[in-house]
Amino acid sequence: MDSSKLLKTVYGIDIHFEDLVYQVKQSKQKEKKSVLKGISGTFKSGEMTAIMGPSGAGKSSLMNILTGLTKSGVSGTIEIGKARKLCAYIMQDDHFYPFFTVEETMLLAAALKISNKCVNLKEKRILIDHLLNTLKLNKAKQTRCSKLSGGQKKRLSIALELIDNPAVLFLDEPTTGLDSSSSFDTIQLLRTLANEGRTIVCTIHQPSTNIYNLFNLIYVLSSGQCTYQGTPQNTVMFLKTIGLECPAYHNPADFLLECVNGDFDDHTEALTECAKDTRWRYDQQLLQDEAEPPTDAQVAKFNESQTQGQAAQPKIQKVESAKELIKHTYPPPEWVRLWLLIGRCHLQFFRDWTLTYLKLGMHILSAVMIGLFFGDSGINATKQISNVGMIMIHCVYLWYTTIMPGILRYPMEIEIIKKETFNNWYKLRTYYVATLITSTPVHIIFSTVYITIGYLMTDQPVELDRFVKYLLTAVVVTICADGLGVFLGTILNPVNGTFVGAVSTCFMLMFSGFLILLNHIPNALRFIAALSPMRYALENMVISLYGNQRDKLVCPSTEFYCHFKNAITVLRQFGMEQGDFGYNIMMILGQITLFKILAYFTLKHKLKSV
Ligand SMILES: Nc1ncnc2c1ncn2[C@@H]1O[C@H](COP(=O)(O)OP(=O)(O)OP(=O)(O)O)[C@@H](O)[C@H]1O
Repeated sequence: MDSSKLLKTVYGIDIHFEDLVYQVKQSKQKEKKSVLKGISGTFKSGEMTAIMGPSGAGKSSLMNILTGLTKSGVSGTIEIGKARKLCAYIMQDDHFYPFFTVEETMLLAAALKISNKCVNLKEKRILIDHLLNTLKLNKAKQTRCSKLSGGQKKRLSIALELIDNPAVLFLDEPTTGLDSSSSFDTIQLLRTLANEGRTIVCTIHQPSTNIYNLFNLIYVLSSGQCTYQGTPQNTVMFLKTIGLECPAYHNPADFLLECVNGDFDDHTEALTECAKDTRWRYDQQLLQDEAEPPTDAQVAKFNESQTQGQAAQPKIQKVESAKELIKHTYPPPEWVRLWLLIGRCHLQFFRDWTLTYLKLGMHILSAVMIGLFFGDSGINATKQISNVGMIMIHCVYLWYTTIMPGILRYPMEIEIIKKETFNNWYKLRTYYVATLITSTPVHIIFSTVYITIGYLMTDQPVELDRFVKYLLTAVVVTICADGLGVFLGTILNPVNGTFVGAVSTCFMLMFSGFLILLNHIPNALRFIAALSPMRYALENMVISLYGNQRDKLVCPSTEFYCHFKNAITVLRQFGMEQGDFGYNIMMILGQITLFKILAYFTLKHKLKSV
């Protein structure tokens, strides 16, 4: 299959909805609010439809229902059926990974959406070049996404979704934030895509006359009711039938919106009644005062006569069966997507210097500073309380520097994940596993660097098994902090997340067994300490260093008596002589598993609600 064929075969999908009602719960009120009040309509393939209406009329709600993003509270019938897989939704804001170029973003999208078995890399490159040329993005091919202009971002969003040749494109306010020339270019491009046989549906605010006339169908909503469904050219005549005369040289789109807004009295009822007449959808020449709307054959004949002499339009194929549909979508297996996402996460990690070099530099600097402060605390029997304090600092440092980025990770990426999972680039669980696979080695490397420097600089026992146990505990507590951070990031916004993250760290620190000894905590409250991963981590790090019959520590000759000369005294002092390394590790691993599973489900829930 060559790439040009991939783009040329367009499956025509008509969207028909009947008696659509959407009700939402209102806080404090028992009665539900009807956002959409039994609207009906048909958006045909080969046509570009604009959904218009005043703010709060229900445009986005209708779009979300048609795309399948909103499911609860909806009644009525929608006929898109299995063809939902051939739909793409381009949301209002354009979100991309900032460190990738346009070409890289396109290549990755192509790899995620189309199996190499159907279209090989060379053909994908040809396809991408073709799309970038069509969307006038070829000059920005090597530009990083963060550096694109608003119009270029919108065109890139469209190009990304065109890769697998969707039959239906939904766009939420594609011209918002663009200047008039970019807006016109974007809508003209969409019209070209519609002419090729696709169904294009977009919401739009106050289009200029030029843009308005590019649409095939205008679908106007007002307070959840349809107040016009017809061609742009019929608007003036439609309004005239209910006595609303559009002034000369006035933009019909503006006048239509003024009328439905109630600027010339409330005509909603009359407009709703008149909008039920589907004949406004057709050219007046075709109707010729017929009482019935024309048949499809009549429309096709008329369109043919209108386009005579122009380039032949591609033939639109109808989707007949689910089998045929699967053939048309060419998705690669999910494990291939997993590899691709792991690759993307890695690249992103290395390109963002704040994630790599800055963090690594800070870890090294902090470890050296702590090493200089604590000196020989690992061996000097007079400094053992300070040494356990240093272990506490290691725990808190690793915890805090991991939980905060964890809290902020998903809020920053949520819009990208939402767009990509909704448009069938990959499944959420694939993405989630890819982030787990890529983030874990990073935590291991960073905590190893930090702990090794701190360990060696403070004269801790040079015994491999003690070091390995100490390091292992530091690594698992770091991964646990990441798990909790990600979980908090999926249930709270960044402001509340960082607050809760900081407060929870304080509590975990309080119950870690250093600031207040475990056997000093009232029995009834000890279960709180049992919830703190830092309590298990601290105990494990202390028993790694002082347990297992460690040799005596060095008591300086200047000292008359060293209370902590025997390592077991340190364990007794902190009530940790009964500590079980394996049990503590299992408790932290249990919490990691819990947080990671919870985070997946809360992320899934969040994607549905944003
Ligand atoms: N889940 C919801 N819960 C409560 N109210 C909702 C919900 N979804 C939509 N609404 C309400 O329904 C109305 C229509 O919202 P919608 O976002 O569809 O309007 P819109 O026409 O897209 O507006 P705009 O042009 O300003 O984006 C608004 O009053 C909104 O507050």
